[in-house]
Amino acid sequence: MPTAPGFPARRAALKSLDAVMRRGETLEQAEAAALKGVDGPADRALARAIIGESLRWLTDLDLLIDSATKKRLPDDAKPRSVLRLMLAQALRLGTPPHAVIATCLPLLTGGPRRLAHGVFSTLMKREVTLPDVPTLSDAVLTRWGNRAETIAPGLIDPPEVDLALKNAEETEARALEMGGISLADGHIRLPRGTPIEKMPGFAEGAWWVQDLAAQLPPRLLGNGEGKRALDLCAAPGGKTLSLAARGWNVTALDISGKRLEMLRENLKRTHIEAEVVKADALTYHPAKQFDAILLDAPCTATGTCRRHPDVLHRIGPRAIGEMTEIQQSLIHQAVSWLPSGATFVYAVCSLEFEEGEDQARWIDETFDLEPVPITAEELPAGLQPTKEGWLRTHPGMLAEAGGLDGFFIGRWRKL
Ligand SMILES: C[S@@+](CC[C@H](N)C(=O)[O-])C[C@H]1O[C@@H](n2cnc3c(N)ncnc32)[C@H](O)[C@@H]1O
Repeated sequence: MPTAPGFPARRAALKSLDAVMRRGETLEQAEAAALKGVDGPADRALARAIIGESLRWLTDLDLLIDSATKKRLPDDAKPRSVLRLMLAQALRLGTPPHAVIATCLPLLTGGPRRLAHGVFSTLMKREVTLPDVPTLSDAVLTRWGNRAETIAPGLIDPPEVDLALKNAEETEARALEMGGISLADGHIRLPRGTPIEKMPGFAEGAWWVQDLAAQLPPRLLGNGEGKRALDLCAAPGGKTLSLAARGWNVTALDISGKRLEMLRENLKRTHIEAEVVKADALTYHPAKQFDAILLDAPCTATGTCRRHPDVLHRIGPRAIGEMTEIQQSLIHQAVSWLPSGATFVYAVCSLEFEEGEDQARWIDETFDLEPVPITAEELPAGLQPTKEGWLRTHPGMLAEAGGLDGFFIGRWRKL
């Protein structure tokens, strides 16, 4: 077994890429398993960077590989996977070609090793480069339509780090203290790679990490003033924290014990209180009535493609179809629990029309709910609601400030 420094990081990157591309695992699951054999934070960060860049630029890396092979390598061929990792390092991470060869070719043996060596050397001699913006796969281009062209530049690099403040009045002072920028009250953006746990306010629980887009659904319920909100599908709890910090008396419900553990830890660190319920929303019967229900529904999460570029390759019509069915069952439940006059917010971190706009139209047609249009005044500067009064965000928006995740949000009131 090769022991060259840096080899374990490459082996872990290959394992992760395989788990995502061949077994359809999420990047999170794949990395958790693959990184077990990698010691030290620097090597783990390197493995993550290699896999992230490979997935973000996969279509372009494959085009380069295909331009240098006589017979097209099958999508799941090991030499293709290794070449993707090699090119991502040389063309995105600035790793010198000799270091790439020394650490990656040992991932292969025999003929495949010679083949990968030949293809990589040919491409390096040609001094190939990547385009300015990652090319999206045909499947994604078809699904995202007109949006794709503006989303793609948002995928060039991983995103910066967004914080949500417990006390919005501290925004200016904390942004100054941490050297960040603020795009909304209670929001701070820090450069990528900031050592979060060392930032002032972390230990005392003055803020939590949450993308700007994910901060918006709870904001659209306004201030709670002690009223009751059900955060349906709540874990790991970013929106529970936001709601409670805005004065809502929150019940946070989720089916996943493991994710609820994270929610409990988040409540503890931030000294925020909420009732925590572990239950399947599809069979749950609430014992009390709520003034508002926020359904941050399970979804394909394609809106998080900057952080989780695996979704660009893993998600297809089947996953989207399965999710839309689950979302409709959850919406049915949530709406059945709403008393007259209560507010309902439906949110998904998905860029798919089926999980967002189409679901909102279905809600309009199916339930005794009146739309409560989202207004520009409620949103961070630079964001606009759609003509229907929904909010659609994607990574190409607020581009000069570093973009934001893709979310769809709609709001209604029970008649
Ligand atoms: C998009 S995530 C929620 C993120 C969370 N709102 C936050 O801001 O941190 C969707 C959640 O739905 C939960 N979930 C999926 N099916 C569920 C069900 N039938 N009942 C309750 N929770 C469910 C998952 O465990 C997952 O935590």
